Amino acid sequence: MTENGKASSRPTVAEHSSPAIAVDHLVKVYKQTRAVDDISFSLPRGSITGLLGGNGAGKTTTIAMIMGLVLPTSGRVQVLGHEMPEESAAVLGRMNFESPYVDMPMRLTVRQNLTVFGKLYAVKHLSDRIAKLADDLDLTDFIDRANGKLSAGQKTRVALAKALINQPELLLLDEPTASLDPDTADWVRAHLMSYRKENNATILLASHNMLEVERLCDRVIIMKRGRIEDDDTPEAIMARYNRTTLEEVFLDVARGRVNGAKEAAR
Ligand SMILES: Nc1ncnc2c1ncn2[C@@H]1O[C@H](COP(=O)(O)OP(=O)(O)OP(=O)(O)O)[C@@H](O)[C@H]1O
Repeated sequence: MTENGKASSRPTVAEHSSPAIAVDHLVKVYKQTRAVDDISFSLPRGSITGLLGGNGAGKTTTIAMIMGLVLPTSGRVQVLGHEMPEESAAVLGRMNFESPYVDMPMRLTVRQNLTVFGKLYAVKHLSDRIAKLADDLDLTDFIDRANGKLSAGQKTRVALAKALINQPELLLLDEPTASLDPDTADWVRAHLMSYRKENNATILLASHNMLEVERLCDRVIIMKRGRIEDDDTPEAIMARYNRTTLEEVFLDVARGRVNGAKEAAR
């Protein structure tokens, strides 16, 4: 347990110098579907990476394997220097996940939900941590309301508070600003950026919001049919496709215009 309330043991020196995530020739096959088809990447500590791709590209399966929830068919995943899923006990307390598509218990209030998750992570000074998150994420007005009685946007903010409860070193986000109005979405992005800066946290986010990825991420991995189509900074990718927005690049990739766009750029 660390002094700042993190539910984790102190990382060793070797572990600390390893990437936050290292994925090596990762494959996941479901009966006839190659959901993830031989992907490799390595994310340095403190980076924010966007995982892009159309429906069914393999983003969620990749994230689930990084969390140790889905077993790879072959290949390796290392998180914070530990093999997943074999050494997951060493890292699960130091990472967290948020998806607006995974509901928290509806009858519990926001405070009760955050208390349950905080206890699961053995967070020290839990009521202070919840008060800070409520303040940071503007939950105070509805902290004692049942989760099932919140708007979609309020639920998304609660889900983010749950994801930050253990002050994770690694944050995996699936559509972190889904259902938020543009003003609140912008505010959540600013919060994520300052969280990353203050904690040197690593963030991997799957998103369909290209503007969000352009604004937040220093690196973008584009997936299509389980494979990595491109992996670079947003600026380099846009330049390579001769496009001024990631949205246009996304459409090129989705519609198979990759070569055309690249050739047009020559
Ligand atoms: N449990 C499962 N059993 C069988 N097939 C699965 C399972 N989970 C995912 N798939 C298939 O694997 C492929 C990748 O799915 P995945 O959910 O990883 O995509 P995604 O990029 O997250 O898509 P979306 O943007 O729609 O959430 C899809 O063809 C999907 O149908």
